[in-house]
Amino acid sequence: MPNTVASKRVHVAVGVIYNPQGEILIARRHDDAHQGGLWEFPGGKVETGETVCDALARELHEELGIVVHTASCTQLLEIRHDYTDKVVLLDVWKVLKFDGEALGKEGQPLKWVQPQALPEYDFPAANVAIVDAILKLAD
Ligand SMILES: Nc1nc2c([nH]c(=O)n2[C@H]2C[C@H](O)[C@@H](COP(=O)(O)OP(=O)(O)OP(=O)(O)O)O2)c(=O)[nH]1
Ligand SMILES: [Mg+2]
Repeated sequence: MPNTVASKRVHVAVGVIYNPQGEILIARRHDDAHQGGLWEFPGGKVETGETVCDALARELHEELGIVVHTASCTQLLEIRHDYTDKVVLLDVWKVLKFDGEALGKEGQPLKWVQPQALPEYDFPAANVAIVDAILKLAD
């Protein structure tokens, strides 16, 4: 397959997970990952044949050990971003209900933060729009 931009485009299910206190979960990406060392909203690549919602539930179970109530998930926004080495389509969903306690199953540091504190953390460039959307919801 030619090494085209299209061949490198990845569809990513991203969760903005709220706890009952209204805080949002962020995780620090491993240093050796794409956009490593930066904070992210947990999630991962949508696999062939999966809905975005299924992918989100699978990734959040793998990465955090939680069981998402998919009926509580609503789409927040979609962002297409070109990182030059990779083009991503971030499909961002709000997660309001889940079972279990979120743990960094892959050794990643986690933090629950107030929406207003999100601008204090370093995120990948594509996430600026996500943080803006969250802050609008918090207004
Ligand atoms: N999960 C997540 N990915 C993000 C965010 N912002 C952002 O630019 N990305 C990019 C980084 C990666 O190129 C891609 C997501 O890939 P990922 O590393 O989470 O995928 P994955 O969990 O399936 O990981 P892997 O199996 O490939 O290791 O999207 C974000 O807030 N959350
Ligand atoms: Mg991931």
